[in-house]
Amino acid sequence: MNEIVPEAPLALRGVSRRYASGDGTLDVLRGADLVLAPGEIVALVAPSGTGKSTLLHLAGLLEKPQEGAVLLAGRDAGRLSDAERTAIRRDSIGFVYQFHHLLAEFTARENVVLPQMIAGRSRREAGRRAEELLSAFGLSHRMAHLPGKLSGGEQQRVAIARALANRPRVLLADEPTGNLDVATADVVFDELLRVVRGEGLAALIATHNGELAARMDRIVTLRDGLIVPLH
Ligand SMILES: Nc1ncnc2c1ncn2[C@@H]1O[C@H](COP(=O)(O)OP(=O)(O)OP(=O)(O)O)[C@@H](O)[C@H]1O
Repeated sequence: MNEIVPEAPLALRGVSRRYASGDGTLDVLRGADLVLAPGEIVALVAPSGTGKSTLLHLAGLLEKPQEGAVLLAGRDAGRLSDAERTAIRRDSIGFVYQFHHLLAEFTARENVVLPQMIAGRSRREAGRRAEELLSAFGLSHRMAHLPGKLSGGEQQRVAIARALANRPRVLLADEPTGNLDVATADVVFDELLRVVRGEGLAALIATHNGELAARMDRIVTLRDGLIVPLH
């Protein structure tokens, strides 16, 4: 009997990305490969300037590779129309950045509700999901607060809840706790891992923090434009 192999939530196949630099080119990625298994949480730890953000932008369909393919749940993003790419970005990928980018004039709950309504969910369903997620991050008592009235750790928890709101297949995070003090980063990161594992999501998380990386399932780095295991 054939074993049923679940589709990888995210696969990068031989992706290259280069930028014009002065009168030459800078080869940031040179045929990088990475496959995330369902539910797998992978840390990306690499020195500054080696291409972590570039890699996350390609994985998140914010940029296109010059060579190679980005596959989300087996679908080759390079073969999609712009509208399909936008829909996948909205529905299948969650993004968390170092800075929260919450909408200042909306409450914590509204910040988590809005992306769901944009994706076509009813206000009621979106509200239920927002409350579920904000509660999972210990923010039941902060739902009606504006971001400016929340602590840095609380703001980042809301941003993570927002990224998970549409039940993406993959979470991409670029230094998600990089803007927090060490103790808060530690707690928020544990919560992020707990919720991501609870939802069975795959995640690719760039961090400079080796201790946080060690809590993930696997650690990779970038060397000469390739993704390799970190030893
Ligand atoms: N749009 C662009 N045009 C030209 N060069 C770029 C562009 N984006 C990135 N680069 C260059 O590509 C290299 C990799 O950048 P990238 O931001 O991916 O690195 P990083 O590993 O995320 O760094 P950091 O940890 O400092 O954020 C850098 O040398 C950067 O200057």
